[in-house]
Amino acid sequence: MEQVIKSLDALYINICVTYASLVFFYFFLSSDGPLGPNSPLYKRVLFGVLCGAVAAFLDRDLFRLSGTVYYSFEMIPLVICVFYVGWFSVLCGFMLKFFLTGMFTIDNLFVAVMIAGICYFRPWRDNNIRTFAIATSIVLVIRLIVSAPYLNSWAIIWSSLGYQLVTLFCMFICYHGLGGKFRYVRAFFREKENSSMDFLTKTFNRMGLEEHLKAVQKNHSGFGLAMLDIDFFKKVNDTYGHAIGDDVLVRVANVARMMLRKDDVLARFGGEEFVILIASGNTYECVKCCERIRRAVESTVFTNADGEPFKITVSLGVANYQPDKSWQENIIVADSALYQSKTNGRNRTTSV
Ligand SMILES: Nc1nc2c(ncn2[C@@H]2O[C@H](COP(=O)(O)OP(=O)(O)OP(=O)(O)O)[C@@H](O)[C@H]2O)c(=O)[nH]1
Repeated sequence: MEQVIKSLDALYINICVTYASLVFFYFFLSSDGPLGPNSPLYKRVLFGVLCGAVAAFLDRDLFRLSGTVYYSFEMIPLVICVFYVGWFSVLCGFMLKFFLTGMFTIDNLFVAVMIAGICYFRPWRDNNIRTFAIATSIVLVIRLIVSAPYLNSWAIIWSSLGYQLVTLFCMFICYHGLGGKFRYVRAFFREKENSSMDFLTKTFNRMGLEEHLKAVQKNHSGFGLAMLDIDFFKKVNDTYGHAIGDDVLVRVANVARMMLRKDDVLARFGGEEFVILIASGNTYECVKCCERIRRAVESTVFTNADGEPFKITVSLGVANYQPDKSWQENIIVADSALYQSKTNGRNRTTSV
């Protein structure tokens, strides 16, 4: 039986491996948004599997108190996984560790009970340092209780306490390290979203539109480009004031959004003008989509500051996107169609 802490070198390597792998994979899986309990399923599975693999790796360096009772760092990646990515991810991780480390062992039963206990409190919903401290303290206390019958000399007691403290230290380093990355990634994506969104209508702005145009152009799939302009919007502002004008912009954006499909993109191009990327290369489909929006706006009742109703209309111009032209040139084509709608009496859709 070992009565001293496993060599410090081994513990140091274990801490480094745990920290580096968790942080690396966290960043890797956060390429298009912070990894978390609502991330796509494959990402949660991947992160869980990684945590399970790290747990199995950490299970090599054991501080043995008896044949079946020992300490290792195995709980660290699994606990971190619960806190940051949730129950499903840790279930995947546990399953991998289960198969890699002898399946129905007392240790795996013990780990399963502790992970299930932590999951019961759903810490991923309110991930904070207090909950983490409580969860880790409970894990350590249970470990000490389970190992109590073997703590029969001061040397073993000190070694056990020392091991628990090193584990605790490592847990907190990983928790803090990942927390820092989590905040950084979240702030980055929030900032990115803000810079590509229109503050008033919560549609994309020009920058967001440009990004989408580049992305859809890469896919080489045909799509329609529509321009939408509110008719006589200056009159709305002049008659009801700018606040109501803003309200009209927001509601038109909402109505248009409701009429679009998941893959379509709505962006405010400036003033009272919107651009719509319609995920269809078929002109008839695109015109149908524009007409749906036009009719929906036409039947929407707006209200002024005194609660009196008024109505507005929109004009649209639509063109098939030409990949050999720049997006600005494509916009000019759609804009010329919009111009025709305006000159032909407004409240209509024209396609070119
Ligand atoms: N309330 C509000 N008004 C805006 C905003 N951006 C632009 N406008 C106003 O939108 C109006 C656009 O007017 P025009 O370009 O003359 O167009 P219009 O009155 O809609 O006429 P047509 O397009 O020819 O039907 C101007 O009065 C701008 O001040 C905004 O963010 N909020």
